[in-house]
Amino acid sequence: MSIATTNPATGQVLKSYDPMSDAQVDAAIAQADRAFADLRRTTVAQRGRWLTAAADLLDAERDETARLMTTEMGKTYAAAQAEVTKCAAACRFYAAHAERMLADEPADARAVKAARAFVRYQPIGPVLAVMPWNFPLWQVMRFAAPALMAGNTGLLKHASNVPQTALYLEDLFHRAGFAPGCFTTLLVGSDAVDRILSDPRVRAATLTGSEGAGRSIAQTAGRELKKTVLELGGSDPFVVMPSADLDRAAEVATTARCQNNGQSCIAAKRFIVHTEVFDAFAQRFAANMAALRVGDPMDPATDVGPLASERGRDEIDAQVRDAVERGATVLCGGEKPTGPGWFYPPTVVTDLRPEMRIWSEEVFGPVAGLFRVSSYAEAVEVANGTAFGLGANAWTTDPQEQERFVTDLDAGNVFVNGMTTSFPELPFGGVKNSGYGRELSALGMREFCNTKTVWVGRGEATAGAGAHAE
Ligand SMILES: O=CCCC(=O)O
Repeated sequence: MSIATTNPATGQVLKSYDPMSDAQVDAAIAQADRAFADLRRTTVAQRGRWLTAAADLLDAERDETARLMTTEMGKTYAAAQAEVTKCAAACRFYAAHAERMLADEPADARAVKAARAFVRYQPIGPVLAVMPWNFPLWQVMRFAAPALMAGNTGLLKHASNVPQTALYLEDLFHRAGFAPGCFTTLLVGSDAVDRILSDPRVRAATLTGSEGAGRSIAQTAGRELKKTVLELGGSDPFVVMPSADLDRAAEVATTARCQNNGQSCIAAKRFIVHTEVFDAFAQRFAANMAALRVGDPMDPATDVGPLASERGRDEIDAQVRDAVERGATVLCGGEKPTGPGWFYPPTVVTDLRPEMRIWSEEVFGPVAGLFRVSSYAEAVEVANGTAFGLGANAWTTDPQEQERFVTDLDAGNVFVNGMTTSFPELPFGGVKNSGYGRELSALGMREFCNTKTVWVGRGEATAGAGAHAE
């Protein structure tokens, strides 16, 4: 795939870039390594001031940055503005809390026969971030903000269709005060990733992307013995039980499926509804989906913009056609429009069977699969009957049932009476083929830290676990 900005609303190529040469990449890695040696010696407070400056820039530049993202990948302008604001909030969150997250953690010295014992969190070096186009700013920021606060440097290999957003990010951190090399965008194709991750100066990698990309990174990282955090696909269930508030569930289901034009790893994709309320929910949900306005993502009246690529649209069209050919019923949508741009209407399909692709594959567009179940046990079985385990939603007002769903749903994130969302305050990540490791919160920051055990014997005069430069 060439490195280019192509407007998904028109199909027009607006700007393209030559990939960086191996020599340019090597120079960037060397600079990231040198910058790490300096950054780790700065104080958390200093890094917090730079990250706060990045947040201020994001707020000040919200509208132009949002326009850039909409032009590169088609999300609605309103959604893009919200994404910029969320990134600024994440920067402020880590600027405010990193000191506490990175503070030495005292342990029971007496139990380990020490004068002093504690855990110290220290940065590990340049980290490679391989990031997707669907939240072009946020996916990067949720890695970059904690990584930079911890004293690591970042090397970004962004998706090839969002090069201008990728370059904006490098420029943003630089203008905020981080020295050159602290955060670098590498304009390269995915064929360069193996070589970059094999470089001994690159200490770890984080990837948000497809299962295939995750396996490939994990293979290289395994060979090189490097830490990885992987956030891969999802086929999130959205279970509706008889006690649920159906109007609210149908409203949130519509947002959960069509947010970001249906292209979110944590979008609800499989709607698993108890037979007692199936017809009532299906009618409300299909009506809401059909009422969404599809069109120009810059138009404030638009709910759903184009898909990011022609290939992506062809894929969901093929998944829907496969289901229909095998007997599925379309409640709304289901027809690929003609005309310029990669639009696809919000679609609901039901009467699904295991042999249909939609049953087991991730559907990365505004297409909802509706499943009928007749008991709690069957709901959980269908919800967990996927290779993925990123998010899961359960709608019920019965407190005991809520508790059972929390325990039984096999996912990294369970949301009861709400849709899966990421917050800087909460860990985010998956189980099964959705990946491993956690982003966000203190856990996300510590994924790329050396969790150093410190044991100090009685042979010397010692101070308690205390402040340190990193
Ligand atoms: O695509 C997955 C990430 C979505 C989010 O963090 O809100």
